[in-house]
Amino acid sequence: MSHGTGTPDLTTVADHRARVAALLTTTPVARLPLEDCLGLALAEDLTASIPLPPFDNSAMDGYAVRSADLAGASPEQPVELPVAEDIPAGRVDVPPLRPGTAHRIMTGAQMPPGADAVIPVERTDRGTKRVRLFATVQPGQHVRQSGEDVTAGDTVLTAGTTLGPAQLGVAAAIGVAHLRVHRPVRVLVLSTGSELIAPGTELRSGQIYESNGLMLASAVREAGGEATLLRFVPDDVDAFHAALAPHLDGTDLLITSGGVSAGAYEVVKDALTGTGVEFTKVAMQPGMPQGAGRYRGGAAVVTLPGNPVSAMVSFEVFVRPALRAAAGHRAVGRPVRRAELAEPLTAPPGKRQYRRGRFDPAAGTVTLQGAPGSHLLAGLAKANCLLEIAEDVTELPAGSTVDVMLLD
Ligand SMILES: Nc1nc2c(c(=O)[nH]1)N[C@H]1C(S)=C(S)[C@@H](COP(=O)(O)OP(=O)(O)OC[C@H]3O[C@@H](n4cnc5c(N)ncnc54)[C@H](O)[C@@H]3O)O[C@H]1N2
Ligand code: MOO
Repeated sequence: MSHGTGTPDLTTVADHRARVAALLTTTPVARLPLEDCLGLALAEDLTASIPLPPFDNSAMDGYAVRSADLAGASPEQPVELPVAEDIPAGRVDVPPLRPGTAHRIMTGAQMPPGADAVIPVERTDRGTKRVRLFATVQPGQHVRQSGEDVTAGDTVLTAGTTLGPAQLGVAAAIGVAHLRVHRPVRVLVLSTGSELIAPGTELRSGQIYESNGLMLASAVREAGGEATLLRFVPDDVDAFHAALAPHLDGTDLLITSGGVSAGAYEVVKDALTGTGVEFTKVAMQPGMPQGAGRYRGGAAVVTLPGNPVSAMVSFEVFVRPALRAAAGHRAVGRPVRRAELAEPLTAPPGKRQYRRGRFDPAAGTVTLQGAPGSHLLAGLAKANCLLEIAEDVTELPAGSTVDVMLLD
């Protein structure tokens, strides 16, 4: 397929992205306890059945008073009142305040009927039987009104919201213990390659440490998915299928890295060709060799190139948006900003290039991190954004405006 890339036989980034997105369907809705909902997407609007605050309460440790009783109070001419009651937070039988008296009250405690203000303890002599009050207060001062934050019936969160700490906090505050959420996409991350060994073991000549598996599984988890990692799958087609088989049940998406280019030993390509997975070259750098489909009519499959930067960039461009959409998130894509390029760059014709950069939000500038090579992982590790350079752009002078995808 070729649509406006200017390079024949290459699939466009947009076409491949759509192909990957179409493989995943929205995950089922589950009712989960709040503590299991972090990072998931809310499946339906959440409506409050109580107001927040639920009752008028004190904003300060001090004394609940009738503001009129403190008229003219000053350090020189304090008003002295008997302290009738003590109201710690959580007291449920709060007696009314009679005129000419004060109730000692703590932050968050329910206001007594009849009181209209709180005088902070710092403006008093802190008395417990009688209290001397050194200042006046306005009606309503230091009182938090019921319903000021949320009224009963308000929609506090809408469907599609990603549940972070504050969203879970407000759900708990309105008394909700369970939420209806989309369950996470279940992803199997698989890496192959005879040269790969486990970090923490001794490296022999010609070997490299396996890094894509952990990196991609972490990217899945960070995007709100569930990841199972299967590493060191042998470079043998039968062994590949045998390794996969026990894990397929319950897998929504299989992500592989490596073994898909033009070499003599491309186990992923060899094993998956004819199973429903199609391989293609995308007009993109890094990330040219790609594959996608459905393994034997079941799990969705995305095969990413093995070069570590290619694998991560392809994940960002193709997989992450599809994962987030399938898990019901409204926020699917990374935020994109316009930034001023701090240095010149060149880019290959006919391919969309993704360079790694550091975006400085204060200055609005972006600095390149490392050269374009797709094996240069340390540059990616220093980056906080990807520069997206259009297919028809081959050079950009310093000072040009570019789009950057923010990664964190
Ligand atoms: N003759 C051609 N050669 C290559 C082409 C091509 O079109 N014609 N494409 C190049 C491009 S672009 C890429 S990208 C790579 C993709 O190759 P594979 O996806 O088949 O990946 P491998 O060959 O298995 O590995 C590439 C590279 O990445 C390292 N690797 C692989 N897996 C891991 C892992 N899990 N952890 C760490 N590093 C990994 C591997 O050792 C290789 O160095 O092909 C080009 N070649
Ligand atoms: O297109 Mo490959 O993914 O750079 O090295």
